[in-house]
Amino acid sequence: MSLLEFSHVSFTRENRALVNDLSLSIEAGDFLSIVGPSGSGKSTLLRLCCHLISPTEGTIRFHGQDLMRFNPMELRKQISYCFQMPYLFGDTVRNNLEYPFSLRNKPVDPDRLEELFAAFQMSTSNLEKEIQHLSGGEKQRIALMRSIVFQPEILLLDEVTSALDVANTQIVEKVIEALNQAGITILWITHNPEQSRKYANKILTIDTGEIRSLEAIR
Ligand SMILES: Nc1ncnc2c1ncn2[C@@H]1O[C@H](COP(=O)(O)OP(=O)(O)OP(=O)(O)O)[C@@H](O)[C@H]1O
Repeated sequence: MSLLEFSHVSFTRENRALVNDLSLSIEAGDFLSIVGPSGSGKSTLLRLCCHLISPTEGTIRFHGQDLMRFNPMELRKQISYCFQMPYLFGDTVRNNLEYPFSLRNKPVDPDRLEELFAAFQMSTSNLEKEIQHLSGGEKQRIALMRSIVFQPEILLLDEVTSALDVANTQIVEKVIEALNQAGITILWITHNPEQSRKYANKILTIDTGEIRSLEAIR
């Protein structure tokens, strides 16, 4: 059984199919790069994967069960989505990174937070920084940290290095590679051709909401 299975999935808005009759199997441990022109439906596909939106036709199965039947809050603990435009709330970085603990009724684990900052080669002094004072690149990394405080089964990444310099892009790529090596399934939208081939085992190319190719490269 595939981990995530799209079967003839369409998502239509205003008489336009943003995703059109898409069938795709994602296996546990896959690292799938998703590429395609702007507006081709890549983010729409990721939104469907974590039930931010529902298919207008077709079915999506997660562990063989209809994804639409999962409790959305529970689902998003297992399938974590890191947005293209990082959305941070509250006043500080700490508010954001402590949120996943409160969501699970767990005490904050300072060691886990330290581990995350170490992985991203950032100082823990950033915890007290106000959101409004963060750079675009800092926001991207904090949003990514928040989505992996507790490791999800599937991590959905939407151009998560677009605001980063070369050095920080490499750091983030290494973090993501390590997550995949630890067994997390990754779906990563990227516009960078080199990045799309570096770590992925499969490359999905979509255009006008349809699959153009699915290439196994490892
Ligand atoms: N809820 C919606 N209602 C109507 N149109 C939408 C909606 N969501 C997305 N679109 C449109 O659907 C198309 C696909 O959008 P999507 O964000 O999935 O593309 P993308 O491939 O991720 O693009 P980019 O690479 O520029 O981020 C775009 O033309 C977008 O304007």
